[in-house]
Amino acid sequence: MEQYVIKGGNPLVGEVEIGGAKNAALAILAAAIMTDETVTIENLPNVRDINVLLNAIEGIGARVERINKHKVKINGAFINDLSVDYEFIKKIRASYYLLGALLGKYKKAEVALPGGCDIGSRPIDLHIKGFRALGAEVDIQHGLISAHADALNGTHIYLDKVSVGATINIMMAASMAEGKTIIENAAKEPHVVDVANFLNSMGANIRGAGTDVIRIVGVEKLHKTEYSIIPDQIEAGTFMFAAAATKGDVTVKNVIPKHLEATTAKLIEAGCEVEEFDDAVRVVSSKPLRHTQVTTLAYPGFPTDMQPQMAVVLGIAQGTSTVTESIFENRFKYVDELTRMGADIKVESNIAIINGVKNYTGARVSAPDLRAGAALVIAGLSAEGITTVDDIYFIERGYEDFDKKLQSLGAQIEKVSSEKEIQKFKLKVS
Ligand SMILES: CC(=O)N[C@H]1[C@@H](OP(=O)(O)OP(=O)(O)OC[C@H]2O[C@@H](n3ccc(=O)[nH]c3=O)[C@H](O)[C@@H]2O)O[C@H](CO)[C@@H](O)[C@@H]1O
Ligand SMILES: C=C(OP(=O)(O)O)C(=O)O
Repeated sequence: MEQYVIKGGNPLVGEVEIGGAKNAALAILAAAIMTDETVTIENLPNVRDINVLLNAIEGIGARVERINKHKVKINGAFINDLSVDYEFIKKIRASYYLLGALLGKYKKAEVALPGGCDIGSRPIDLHIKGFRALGAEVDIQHGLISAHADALNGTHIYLDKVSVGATINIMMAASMAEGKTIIENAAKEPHVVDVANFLNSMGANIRGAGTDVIRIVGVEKLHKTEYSIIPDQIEAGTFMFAAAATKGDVTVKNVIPKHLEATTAKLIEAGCEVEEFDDAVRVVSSKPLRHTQVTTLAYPGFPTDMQPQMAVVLGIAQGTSTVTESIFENRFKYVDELTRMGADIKVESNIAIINGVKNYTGARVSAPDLRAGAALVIAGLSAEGITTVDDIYFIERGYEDFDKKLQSLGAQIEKVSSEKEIQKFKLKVS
């Protein structure tokens, strides 16, 4: 089993390139099978979730040609199976997008209930409500969601809760329904907009993505396109927090600064300087970090996928901070691990009360999920001594070359797979 071993204490300095957004790419890959023509997708992140989904897409008969690490061609004309197996997708959440894509195109789909990180109960009732409102019959039996319809008909759907997944899934199915669909209380995340732009480039008619009312006029057919995925705001934010925690000076390149506004605002409150350029942001952390309050919210609020990374920064800020998690009830699993590194954090219901300590001390910790794992790496980079992070396969779900990118900023981090390699690393850095 692979681990990261880290010698903390080096400020991160330099420039880092951000890849394509995992959570946009997953939906876009699923939507790509909605045409029988060839779709080319660029700026694809080379991470585990993407490769799992590409295998699932190949598994139902679509042709997938990997042009290079970040570019793929997909042709959905050869799909011969409308049932997506549990084996392919048990590890990823976004498998549910195949439901909307197949239902829209073929009016029939069967997909195993999705996996993904264990960060809360993660129901999919709103997706199902949307498909039913479009006229589909939806059943869950033996771990499979089956949906079918003679025809999908445009309708008015109000989402009781803001949901990224439900918004995108309904948008995909409605793109090939008859007539007009209106989604109210839609999610406004940048990846919702990216998926709408992608579908529109295939001939769909979607207006209003990025606001809370999305209007879709169904079309009979979608066509080929070439599309480049937006930069990953969560990967970008993770490097921004790593700069903050290590007292560094990092320019994060290939980003859309507007998508990072909530992160930027909180870093400034915590005492960092953040400079914005057209497609880059620079974070300088030269003053003592200060306490602040953070609440996770749907976009444009502070993203839940950045909550653990922010908490790690506040764990070494002066004073008492609070972090309120309002999206997923089980996203504080990193707290026990961070406590082993010297943090002083108490969780009461959905609020973490963080009393800043002077610094973390290296320890052996385990990544409980993707973002919590990245946060523990940040803690290790700022800590005194050696930290080993176990279960890094979670981190590899969503970060491409995380260790190499950090090394390029001066971090002492290595991926190892044995005790012997850990000892070798310790000798090297001592
Ligand atoms: C693959 C992907 O893109 N994952 C992201 C997506 O997850 P995901 O799409 O699963 O998250 P949602 O936006 O749907 O969830 C938001 C909230 O709505 C609730 N809910 C959701 C659907 C539903 O049918 N019923 C319901 O009650 C959820 O439990 C949660 O409390 O958005 C989350 C919120 O930004 C991110 O943390 C995840 O990284
Ligand atoms: C929680 C995440 O992913 P998923 O929804 O796929 O579990 C994430 O990207 O932070």
